Amino acid sequence: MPPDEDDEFAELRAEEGNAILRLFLEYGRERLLTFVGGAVAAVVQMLMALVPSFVLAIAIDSLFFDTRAFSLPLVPGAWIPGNEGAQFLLAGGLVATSYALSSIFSWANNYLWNSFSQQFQHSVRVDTYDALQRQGVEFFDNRQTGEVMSILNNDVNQLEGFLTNNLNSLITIVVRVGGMGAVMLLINWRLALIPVAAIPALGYLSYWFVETIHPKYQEVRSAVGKLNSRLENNIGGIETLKSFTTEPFETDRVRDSSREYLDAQWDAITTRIKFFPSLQATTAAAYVSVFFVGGWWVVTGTPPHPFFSGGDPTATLTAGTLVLFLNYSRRFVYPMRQMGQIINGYQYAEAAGERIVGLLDDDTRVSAESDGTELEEVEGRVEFDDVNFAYRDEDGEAEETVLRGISFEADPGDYVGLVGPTGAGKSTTMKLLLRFYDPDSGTITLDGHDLADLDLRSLREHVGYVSQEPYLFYGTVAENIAYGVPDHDEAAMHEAAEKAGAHEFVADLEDGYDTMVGERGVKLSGGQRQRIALARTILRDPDVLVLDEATSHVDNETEAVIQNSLETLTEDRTVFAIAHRLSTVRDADQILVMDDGEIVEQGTHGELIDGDGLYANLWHVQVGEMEALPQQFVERSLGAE
Ligand SMILES: Nc1ncnc2c1ncn2[C@@H]1O[C@H](COP(=O)(O)OP(=O)(O)OP(=O)(O)O)[C@@H](O)[C@H]1O
Repeated sequence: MPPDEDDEFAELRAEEGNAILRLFLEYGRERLLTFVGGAVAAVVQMLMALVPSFVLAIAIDSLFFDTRAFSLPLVPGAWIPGNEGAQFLLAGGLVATSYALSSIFSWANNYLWNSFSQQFQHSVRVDTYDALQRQGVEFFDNRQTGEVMSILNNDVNQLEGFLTNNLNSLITIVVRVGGMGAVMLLINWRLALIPVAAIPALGYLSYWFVETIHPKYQEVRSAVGKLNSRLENNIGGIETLKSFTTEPFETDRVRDSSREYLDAQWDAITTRIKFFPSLQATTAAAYVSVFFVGGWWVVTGTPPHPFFSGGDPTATLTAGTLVLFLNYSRRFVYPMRQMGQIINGYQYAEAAGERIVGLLDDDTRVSAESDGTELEEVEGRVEFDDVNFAYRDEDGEAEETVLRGISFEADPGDYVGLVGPTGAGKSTTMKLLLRFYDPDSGTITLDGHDLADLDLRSLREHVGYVSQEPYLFYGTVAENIAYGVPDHDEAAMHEAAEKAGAHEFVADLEDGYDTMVGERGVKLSGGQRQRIALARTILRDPDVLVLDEATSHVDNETEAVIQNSLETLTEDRTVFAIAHRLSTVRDADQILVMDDGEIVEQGTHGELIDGDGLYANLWHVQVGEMEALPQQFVERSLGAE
């Protein structure tokens, strides 16, 4: 059964098979002793569990019915006491000891294996996370957060589950079922054929069950997923929902999703409740057959068919042996019903392991990160030369070209503005400068070094980026500003906050810099978040600073404060500012006007106004000089909406 036909991470799967074994060898080697200790404990525990029935059979025959002398396998005859009372106590003592040992070894097995698999899981998870975060930005562009999280959660847990539960069940089956089968075969192999024949039947039944229930469980999972995302969407959008008075509509949609879930669950339940009775019926059939054949034999002194005595008319069966056979055959059910789960668990764990190994082995990013030249002193000269770029879809195919023939130069210390209609490619151009993506053709250089030749970490240490929707981490304001600069001093942090126009409002917060910002900064306004993000980048003191509409949410007054500090900020670094509010870039040394993936105009504010092109028209819109706009521009703007 292919366990993951719709595997979103197909391309991550390892080339070679046996992923579990590889991970096991890589991460389990140093804890191999713990693992082997756990396995030995499991074997001893299972063997101990076989003893009571065995001793009971001997006690019945020799103490209760006197049909044979009291003897124990592996115990020298000289050690066996002579009188029945002492023999009875010895038998009872053996049963008690085997139960006690079984409990102790069961504890040891659980302790050792859980400790092994938890440590294993921990190391695999941390390494997988590390490999995951080194993936390129496009990896995350094409996947939902939930999908990515599923590697770290489900896949890693799947492996752990397999190691702790399935492998344990496998040992149980092999030792317990194998042990019981072997004991019975040794005592009376002909009679043993009846219960032993039930083993493959039970195994097959169990496998059939897992095969049948698996797709049904997948449907349940998908129905749960849909129901959850419906609920999540509705609760998240509760204000929109209420303002549109769509409550009845949404209740209907939730009802439909919930009904789908109910149907899927019911389908799985009806299959499940058929399984256990059929398993029990198979075991019961073996049990009843042994009872009839063995019982007949014990009661009448001859078997119901000469086959069971091997044609020997004097062959007898003792009551104790019959009890042992009955006891053992009843106990096949429990371990055997896990057979299917083990196979299923293995398939899942192998698929999960392949994804993890695929991710760990994907060294394309690693070489890109660590092979390049380290930057020392950066002046901040940036040059784009005929750069073309298209985003990739999830199959790695190029989508529509979004940047065409982008060429420009920025001198150290320049303040460069990027303006243009929405979707023109401004953010994309800057993301290439951070090497979130590589251009399809053309080159981008920093101080004359091709970005592709630079060490990625070193590049990003020198190029600061404040995005349109800055992300704040759960923590305090101070932690967020100092993010990535662990050895900052307090004064430097306050200074950065002041330059970003954040100091005043932070000081007014209840706990000042120690105020918690809430998850993703939800407890702050959009403008406040932007200012903290700006302060964070200023504190890093990068040589090249990219502001992607970094002040779009702040009020005019704060923007003036930021503009003021930008003047000092831009003195000794190259700054790129993407702006819709053109006043932000009015004083720029150079303004790049982008439209539909191309630079259509380039110059200072004055030059561009004189040029009377796109920039001049955008400017007229912003200062309210609508009458100055050419008809063509108005028609285009209307058409774009
Ligand atoms: N991750 C992505 N995957 C695919 N296409 C993208 C991605 N990001 C942006 N695009 C597309 O690339 C084009 C340029 O987008 P970009 O964000 O660079 O424009 P922009 O000029 O910064 O726009 P805005 O002013 O609205 O922020 C758009 O058509 C957009 O749909």
